[in-house]
Amino acid sequence: MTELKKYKISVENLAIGYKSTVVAKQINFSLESGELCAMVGANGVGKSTLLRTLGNLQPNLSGTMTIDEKNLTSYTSLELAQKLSLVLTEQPASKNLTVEELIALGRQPYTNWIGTLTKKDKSQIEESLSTFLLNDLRYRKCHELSDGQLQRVLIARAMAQDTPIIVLDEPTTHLDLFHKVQILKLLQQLAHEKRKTIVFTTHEIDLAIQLCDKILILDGAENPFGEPCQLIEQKCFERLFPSEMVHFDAKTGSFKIKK
Ligand SMILES: Nc1ncnc2c1ncn2[C@@H]1O[C@H](COP(=O)(O)OP(=O)(O)OP(=O)(O)O)[C@@H](O)[C@H]1O
Repeated sequence: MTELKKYKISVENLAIGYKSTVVAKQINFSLESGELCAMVGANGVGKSTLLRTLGNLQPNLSGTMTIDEKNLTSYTSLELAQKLSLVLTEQPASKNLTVEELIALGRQPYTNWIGTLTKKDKSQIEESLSTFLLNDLRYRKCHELSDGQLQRVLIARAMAQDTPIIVLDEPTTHLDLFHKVQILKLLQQLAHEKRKTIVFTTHEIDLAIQLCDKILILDGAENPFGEPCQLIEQKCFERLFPSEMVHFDAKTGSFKIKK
């Protein structure tokens, strides 16, 4: 008898958008614990809208989304905050806090109403600081950090929140190649070593192909999902951009400019 796979998060026939405007439809994917997944696609195709829908910040138009086989919309806010953490690009309100204070905020779903930190909260904060190489920056104000350092702090806060699922909107924007790779490798480590399910949007398709276990391609039509090598074999990346400008080189797993 074959055992049914237990998916951490599963999305079936999902349509997303705003009121009467459908931004994307027929979105299907399922992820297990320990998987790192990128969502890629052209500007405006609906990546951020999908992340906001998964974070329950906006309603879906149709279809189902489940976490641990329970409908995502039937979780209370507190229950969802213990299942899924969301890392969005712009979070200026918290920039006056120190690195340590901002990471401590990740413990909010577990602390009492005055926010007293227990031994477990403190050890989770310490672990997040050291995993994301932030020990030397712990007393620095967040507005004094570089983009790459701030991005590490925001992900460390999600790690402190200690949810099985972490969802991030473009965690590598504004970063140089070294820091893009550093962030993605830290996410990969978090997924593989701590068995987190991590989903992020990105325009770095070549890096995602090298580092991710799964990729969802939002192409405005079939939205293929699978392992990077399967998607390359099925020529799914070729359809992503107009072919007169760029073409996908399956040998190197990257896009080349048409001369
Ligand atoms: N609040 C909103 N109300 C109505 N339409 C919106 C709203 N926010 C975004 N949109 C539209 O939804 C579509 C998808 O936008 P979204 O930001 O999800 O795309 P994206 O794939 O993340 O793009 P990018 O790669 O440029 O970040 C766009 O056409 C956008 O104009």
